[in-house]
Amino acid sequence: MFASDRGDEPSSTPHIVFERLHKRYDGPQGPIHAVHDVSFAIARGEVFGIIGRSGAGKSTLLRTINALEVPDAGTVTVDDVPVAGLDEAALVRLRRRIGMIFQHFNLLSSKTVNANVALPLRVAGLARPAIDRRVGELLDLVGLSDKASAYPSQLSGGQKQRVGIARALVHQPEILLCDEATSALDPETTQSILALLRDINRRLGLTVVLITHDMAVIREICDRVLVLDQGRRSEMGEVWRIFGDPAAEATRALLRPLLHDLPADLARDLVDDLGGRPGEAILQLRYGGDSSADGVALADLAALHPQARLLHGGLDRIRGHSQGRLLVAIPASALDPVQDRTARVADHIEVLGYVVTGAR
Ligand SMILES: Nc1ncnc2c1ncn2[C@@H]1O[C@H](COP(=O)(O)OP(=O)(O)OP(=O)(O)O)[C@@H](O)[C@H]1O
Repeated sequence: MFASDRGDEPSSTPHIVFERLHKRYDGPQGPIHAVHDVSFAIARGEVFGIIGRSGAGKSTLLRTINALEVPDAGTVTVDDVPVAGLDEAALVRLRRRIGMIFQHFNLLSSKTVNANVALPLRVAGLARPAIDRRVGELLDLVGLSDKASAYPSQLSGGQKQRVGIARALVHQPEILLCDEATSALDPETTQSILALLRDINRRLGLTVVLITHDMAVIREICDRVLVLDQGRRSEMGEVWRIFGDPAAEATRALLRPLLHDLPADLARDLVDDLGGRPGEAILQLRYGGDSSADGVALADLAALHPQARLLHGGLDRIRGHSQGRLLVAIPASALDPVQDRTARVADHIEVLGYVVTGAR
């Protein structure tokens, strides 16, 4: 498979292009290469995720887009315009085209919702009626019209982030940067904020770039994802492909919570060889999303063996592709005749080991 088969080229016009980007900090123990020779492009209108372990360089990379960080080498271009070298006035114009939301919302506690959203418009010198109209539209968009006079302390986390989103959109930006925007929220509120971001992305055609530690957020909302490992580009592509078949160890480590690995009690009982005792073979069936777009036929699973038992696992559906893994037990004596039937059952099948009958 060629790298580009995994969707590492943007499918439409590039909006943001990083070329051989490098950012170094001077730490007490010497230089830290926070971003190391990273090149890629984000397409106009896509929702793009950046993931990596803590310290991998995600924030640094994200913040080069609006010049909150200045790279030491390489370039970032937005709409073919290099961000470096813009004069003060051009930088202000660029930043108005790029909204940003944060984990801790960054709202002014002494100002009402209305005033928080209005502030960037005031700074830009808009007249009062135009400000009122725009703030009204935005609070409507994020579903907070009834909270215009409330103060941040009177709002839930999800509502605060909605104010953050409204404020980020005041200048009708083309790009929205999300820095751990849902990390302080509970799962249900996270879902509602993600739905709002998706809605905004579709309705306004915004390019959304987000960094998060939460792989479920990437699975839920992103079209493509870049994996950073110690500042370097590790792998990149469409989310369903990368999540369905992670190639890099860094990606596998990040995805572990979603991977339905062997549960501890099963792992404890697993042996390499039954040594003539009766028992079961434990098969791992993996689905990468390519061949199982419509899910997994139960008849195919049953064809493995009439007594096949589904033990553990699950399938996710990402952008219309079913991917995941299932652990199945079949009588060990049936393993050989089964081998030639496995090809159509899963993209990849593996015998993890055996369990002696009565061991569990
Ligand atoms: N201003 C700074 N001065 C010195 N070192 C820095 C600075 N900012 C970041 N770093 C270092 O650069 C590396 C990348 O940091 P960055 O914040 O970009 O990573 P991250 O992937 O966003 O991490 P996290 O997920 O923990 O937020 C880290 O080793 C960090 O300690």
